[in-house]
Amino acid sequence: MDSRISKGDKPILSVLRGRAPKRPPMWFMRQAGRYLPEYRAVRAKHPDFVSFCHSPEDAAEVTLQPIRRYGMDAAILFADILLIPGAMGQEVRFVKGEGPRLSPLLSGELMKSLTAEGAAEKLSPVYETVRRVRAELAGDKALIGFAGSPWTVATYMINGQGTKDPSSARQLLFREPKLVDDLTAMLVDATAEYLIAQAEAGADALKLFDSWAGGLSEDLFDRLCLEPNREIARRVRKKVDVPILYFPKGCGALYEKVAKDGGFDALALDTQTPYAWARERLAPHAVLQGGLDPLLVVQGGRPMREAAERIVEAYEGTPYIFNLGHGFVPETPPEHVAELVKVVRGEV
Ligand SMILES: Cc1c2[nH]c(c1CCC(=O)O)Cc1[nH]c(c(CCC(=O)O)c1C)Cc1[nH]c(c(CCC(=O)O)c1C)Cc1[nH]c(c(C)c1CCC(=O)O)C2
Repeated sequence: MDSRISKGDKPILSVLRGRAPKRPPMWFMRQAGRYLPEYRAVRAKHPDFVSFCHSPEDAAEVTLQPIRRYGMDAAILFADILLIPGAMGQEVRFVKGEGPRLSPLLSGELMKSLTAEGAAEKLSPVYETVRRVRAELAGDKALIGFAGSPWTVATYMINGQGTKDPSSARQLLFREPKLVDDLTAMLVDATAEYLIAQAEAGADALKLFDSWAGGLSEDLFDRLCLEPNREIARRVRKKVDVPILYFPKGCGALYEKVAKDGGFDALALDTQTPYAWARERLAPHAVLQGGLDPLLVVQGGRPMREAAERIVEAYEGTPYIFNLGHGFVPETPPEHVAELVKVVRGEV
């Protein structure tokens, strides 16, 4: 069955197939999250963030909340990139106000306790969330499934928590390259299966988040980011017909190589990527998405409106999906999001 025929009337899917409407369709990274009071109310029922992600009823509810409030063109599945290490056998916790904590993976010994086999099956509650969201979502809205990219997930697995600079993962890579390559291979296996299962449950598009793709030399970027993600995309495409977006945040000039590689249907852009450069060098090769500084939405008002309008104008006539350069932060006033949606639609 060609799912692209039955799902043909979703504006985001039509852009992902290469059409350029007059105003871009939109969704936002972290559109389901702490800036919304209705999210915080559901979140309060779950002392543990991981079990929240494994609760289909509540996860589906928070996935749908931003669509009900603002009517953007896509929902993003409520889950987390760190569910995969948990399913592979690593302990993952989220500490309130601090973020994720994992038992750091600093030796081959610890690697032995991990396995990709059966990891995707352990995440069956996530597929149930996808089914529930798809059943409730209007026919013109897309549901975006996602996973973390192997290198980004590996940085958390190795370091045991988030950092401003994932240097411990790079150090481990130089000290024990085989260990990092083996971990990457394991993550490719688990992630490809996980994304296939999301698509089979009803996700219309899939996104790979590579939040730590920046700061790598070109050869390391190829080995840790481009190759493994391309391999995931290849495996997914063999099984399901859904567009795949890749977000190699902070990769600078290497965006051009990723776009020309052709392994992905769309590329998500960070805040620093120049619009004119992206339009000239990337748009001929891939559909583009993103770019607005999420902190401008904290500010709101004229600076936000002008920046959003500039982006819409910059990509006019090319297949482009409006989004941020990174996710909404918890301080974002919900009414600024409402105004941003109107600006992108050309209503203010
Ligand atoms: C690196 C990363 C993670 N998770 C994710 C990334 C890649 C994108 C990025 O760079 O932000 C991706 C992610 N995390 C979440 C989603 C789904 C919902 C959405 O985007 O709207 C998605 C797509 C929910 C979440 N994931 C998390 C929250 C907040 C947790 C809470 O409600 O207490 C949400 C809504 C927690 C999380 N999850 C992660 C961290 C570092 C943290 C703590 C920092 C923080 O709290 O923002 C790992």
